[in-house]
Amino acid sequence: MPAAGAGRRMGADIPKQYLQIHGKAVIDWTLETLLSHEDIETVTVALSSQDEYWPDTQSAADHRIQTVAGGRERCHSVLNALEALSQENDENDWVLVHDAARPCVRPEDISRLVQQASAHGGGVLGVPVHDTMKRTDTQGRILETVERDRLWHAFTPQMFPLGKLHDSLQAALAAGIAVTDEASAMEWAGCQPLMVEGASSNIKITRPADLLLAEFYLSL
Ligand SMILES: Nc1ccn([C@@H]2O[C@H](COP(=O)(O)OP(=O)(O)OP(=O)(O)O)[C@@H](O)[C@H]2O)c(=O)n1
Ligand SMILES: C[C@](O)(CO)[C@H](O)COP(=O)(O)O
Repeated sequence: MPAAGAGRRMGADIPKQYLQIHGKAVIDWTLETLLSHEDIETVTVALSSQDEYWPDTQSAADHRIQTVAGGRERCHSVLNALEALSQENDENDWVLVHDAARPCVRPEDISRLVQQASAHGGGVLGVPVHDTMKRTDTQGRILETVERDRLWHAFTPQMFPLGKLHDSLQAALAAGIAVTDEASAMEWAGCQPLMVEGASSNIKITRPADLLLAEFYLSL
């Protein structure tokens, strides 16, 4: 679970994964959902070397959690976690990578991802695009309308065999590929992950307005 970000776009005094929602840190909401899922045994959390908040979380005392050092970008944090997992697990074991900043993920969507991705060699939770999509120039002037048929928002968890994901991510980064999610490394390696539709409420807390939305979703 990548949790080593600074949360710059949130503009808060602390990293967004430690902001409180209904009295509980974002990261604790996310970890509680993951660790209460029947298909998830342990979680490896990538933390910033400057992180001073983790020890005060509810999750820090959970023996099912190990922590590793995060990296410069999300992909480096994920690779560090995969390297730690590779020391203790079989390369054919399944791994799910999920953002600490996505606390609203639903257990039933994780179950659907596990069921469908395990039969397909890997998969990603997401939702189809429902709006007309535009690409603009740097001044915001519309250049084109992007064909939205079969266009998806990729979320997390993203689920792949541990060894294949580790090796593909390591090779993609070594080749200078811009890797913003695990599936893009697997695609670069020639795989065709499955998109698995989940709830649009599985938002990534990125900007202040997202926190209000997450508060609503987590009050349901
Ligand atoms: N070097 C990094 C950067 C991000 N993340 C994690 O990856 C997830 C998604 O990244 P993002 O939403 O971009 O988080 P931040 O990088 O913190 O946000 P910003 O870009 O606004 O600083 C978050 O859980 C974040 O903590 C990470 O583990 N290591
Ligand atoms: C991995 C991800 O959550 C997929 O939507 C997203 O790319 C991570 O956010 P970032 O801002 O790209 O780090």
